Amino acid sequence: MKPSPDERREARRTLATSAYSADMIRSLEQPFLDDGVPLMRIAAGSLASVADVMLTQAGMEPAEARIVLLAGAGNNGGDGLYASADLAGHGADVTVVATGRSLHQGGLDALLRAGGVVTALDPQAAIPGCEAPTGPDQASEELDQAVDLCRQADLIIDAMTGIGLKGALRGIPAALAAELGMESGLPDRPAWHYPAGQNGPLVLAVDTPSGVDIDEGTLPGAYIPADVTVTMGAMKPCLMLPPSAYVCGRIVLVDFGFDTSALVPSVSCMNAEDCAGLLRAPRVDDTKYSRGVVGLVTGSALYHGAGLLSSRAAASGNVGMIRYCGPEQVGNLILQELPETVLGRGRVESWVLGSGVPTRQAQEAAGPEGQDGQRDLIADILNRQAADLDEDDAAADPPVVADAGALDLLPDRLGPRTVLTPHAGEMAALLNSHGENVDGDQVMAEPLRWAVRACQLTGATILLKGAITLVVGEDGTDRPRVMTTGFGPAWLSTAGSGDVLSGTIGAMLAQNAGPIQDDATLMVDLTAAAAFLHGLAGSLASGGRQTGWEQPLIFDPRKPQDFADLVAEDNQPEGQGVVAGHMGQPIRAGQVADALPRAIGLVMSRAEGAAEQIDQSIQDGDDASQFFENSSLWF
Ligand SMILES: NC(=O)C1=CN([C@@H]2O[C@H](COP(=O)(O)OP(=O)(O)OC[C@H]3O[C@@H](n4cnc5c(N)ncnc54)[C@H](O)[C@@H]3O)[C@@H](O)[C@H]2O)[C@@H](O)CC1
Ligand SMILES: Nc1ncnc2c1ncn2[C@@H]1O[C@H](COP(=O)(O)OP(=O)(O)O)[C@@H](O)[C@H]1O
Ligand SMILES: [K+]
Repeated sequence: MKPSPDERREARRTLATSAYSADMIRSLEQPFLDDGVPLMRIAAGSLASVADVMLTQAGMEPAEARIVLLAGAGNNGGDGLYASADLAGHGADVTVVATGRSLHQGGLDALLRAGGVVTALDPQAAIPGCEAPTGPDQASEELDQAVDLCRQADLIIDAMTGIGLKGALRGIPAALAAELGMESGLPDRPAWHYPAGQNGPLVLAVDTPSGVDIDEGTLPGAYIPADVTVTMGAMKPCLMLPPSAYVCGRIVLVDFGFDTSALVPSVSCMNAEDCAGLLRAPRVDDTKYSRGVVGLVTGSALYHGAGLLSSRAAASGNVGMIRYCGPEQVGNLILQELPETVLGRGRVESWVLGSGVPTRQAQEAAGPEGQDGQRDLIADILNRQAADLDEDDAAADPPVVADAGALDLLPDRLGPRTVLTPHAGEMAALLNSHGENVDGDQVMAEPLRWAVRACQLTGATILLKGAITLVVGEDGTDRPRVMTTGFGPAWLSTAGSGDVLSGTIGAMLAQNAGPIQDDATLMVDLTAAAAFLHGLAGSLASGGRQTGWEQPLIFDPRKPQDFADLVAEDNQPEGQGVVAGHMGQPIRAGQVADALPRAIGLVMSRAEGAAEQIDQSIQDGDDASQFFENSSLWF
């Protein structure tokens, strides 16, 4: 039976927000290959269409374009060769630089038939119809010439390696990538998209940018940052995980029609629909207590503001009430802005601990002025959690968010109902206290590895902050569950933003107290949903469209024109108006907290299918609506 439009939309949402390891991708491909489906030809046709759109968007005539294909010896090179054959067939001037010792035979034949030219860089290359360099000197000369050729090209198609990459790039691919792209680390450039192709050739990566680690999302060595990555069949972890996802450019996912229903994704991305399902809709007979109460032990004698910011977010996060515990001056400050706050302890459905509370070291350095009892109260709450675990009654106490100053008060053993929210520096300190030897830069370079490690060492749910935030926690299986969210603008990295995040998570947990008691694995989804809302609120406050990560555009190989139309539409002159303002404006953390109710309302109204409200917000020029569309700024 033909799927309904709703089913199709749902399937595509799953496709866009689920990433599978290289091994899983091969298992998805296999039944198609067994059935003789020409996946490589479909991949290549899609690549050629996207290349065409890229060139056109950049103001070039595809039939007159100078294209260089960097082709490896594997199937990734094969994809590139068939695509280049298509492009050459339409008139483009195509040169293939073979980076390995051979080329995919079928692809090479097609390319040569279409009039493409091949250069080999490896002296040991055996490629029919192509002479290999005779020795190291000629090889090095040829390499320099290939680099020059690439620099003068309109478009570089990077098909050196895909999911077959092992370790960091070596040899000729590494040398080319270091010259044309990055030798290591991230490029230093503004967070928002800038017109691609202005400072050099356009770069189109085939399946993944060659050199990024497929399953871990790291940058182990040289690679070429892409303007667009066209990925085949399904998302790979490197397209969603930091830091590699930052160098993939706009992602286009070619829908082969894979059946992913039997697989648990390696990484999933939080999105508006899933978030909507996790927000508790108020009931007709609700009371402020049934909607959830958040308790906060945040702010301190040393840092007043964090108490206010976390409270402001919690109170704005769709709950019935907040209780604040802390120094009198901070309580008074909160009451001035949030007179609805109740001061002092009482029954709560979640705790937010530690934002704006000094670490042990900072408190000791401050002397008597830093003594305010906050750390003692936090330690008491955390220890009660640990005692519950020991008594096998983990659900007895409310779930906890442990941030900043709570992170050096953790008992040895925690459960998934405790969320730790370190940034990279705090993560390093946390890991070091558990016997690892790592600094903040190393955490940033391998965020997945270290978030998983922290989860294993502490037993807690881990949220590691960044432009793409990672959440790792229990899945009820022996594999941790990994979620990402990157829907916030770079403007969110501002003082107090983390305090707003902890309050937002607290509110998400309090309104879901019942479901969490039944199922601790929900903690990952709820934490990621809170981070998603935090990002969306940041976007609303900044008024821009720039985000840490954008959902892939889906390419239907049966309807290539749909894609071209979609991109063209998105770049209409009036669309450009939105696009021109896409970077938005700087924000303060308080504005993020204030935008939270709007973010929640938008997400929930979408869940209720109230399309008119979304339409209205589009007419009102509300950029939030664009977060929900699977089309946005092209590149
Ligand atoms: N199996 C299929 O029929 C399909 C495969 N597809 C493409 O095929 C790709 C996978 O193809 P393969 O399995 O052949 O693997 P790849 O082509 O991704 O990689 C293998 C090649 O990379 C080289 N390589 C590996 N590690 C290296 C390193 N560290 N430094 C330098 N070179 C290195 C190898 O020597 C080999 O030449 C996918 O990424 C996708 O692009 C798509 O066409 C869809 C269908
Ligand atoms: N480049 C970025 N793009 C989007 N969000 C970011 C970026 N950098 C940081 N963030 C987000 O901003 C927040 C910063 O939190 P944190 O480092 O704890 O700040 P503070 O301690 O000042 O409150 C986190 O939610 C993080 O995910
Ligand atoms: K590639």
